[in-house]
Amino acid sequence: MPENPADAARPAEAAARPMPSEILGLRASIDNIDSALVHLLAERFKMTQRVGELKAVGGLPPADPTRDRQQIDRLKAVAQGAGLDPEFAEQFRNFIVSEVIRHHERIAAEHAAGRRKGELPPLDTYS
Ligand SMILES: C=C(O[C@@H]1C=C(C(=O)O)C=C[C@H]1O)C(=O)O
Repeated sequence: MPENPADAARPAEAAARPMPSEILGLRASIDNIDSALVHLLAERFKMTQRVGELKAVGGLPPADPTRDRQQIDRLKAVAQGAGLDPEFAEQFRNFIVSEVIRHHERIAAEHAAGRRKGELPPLDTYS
């Protein structure tokens, strides 16, 4: 079994061909963008974690359909202007938010079970 499953489908002569330097340059930028996306997502999850704690303490439900609708409408317009498929933008947003809701439900359950203190820990976005 090859280390990379994609190699299995690639003919040997294609694998031996040198990679054009432009592709290597593009891949370096793709890697930079992927790193930035991971950092941005990590910061976003820190913010949503805090919202989840505040909601649990305040007795608010994890999901907020009004906010969902506003976010989807706004992001689809942003995607349209940026040349990104708006349906993809909506699905990507939904993928992230479904994970956020899962976190919020867990935080609320822990809070209800008394496994979390009533007081909120200080927000530290750089921890
Ligand atoms: C973070 C919140 O909770 C949920 C998650 C959202 C998000 O990840 O952006 C948006 C709305 C809510 O469904 C919020 O209400 O702001």
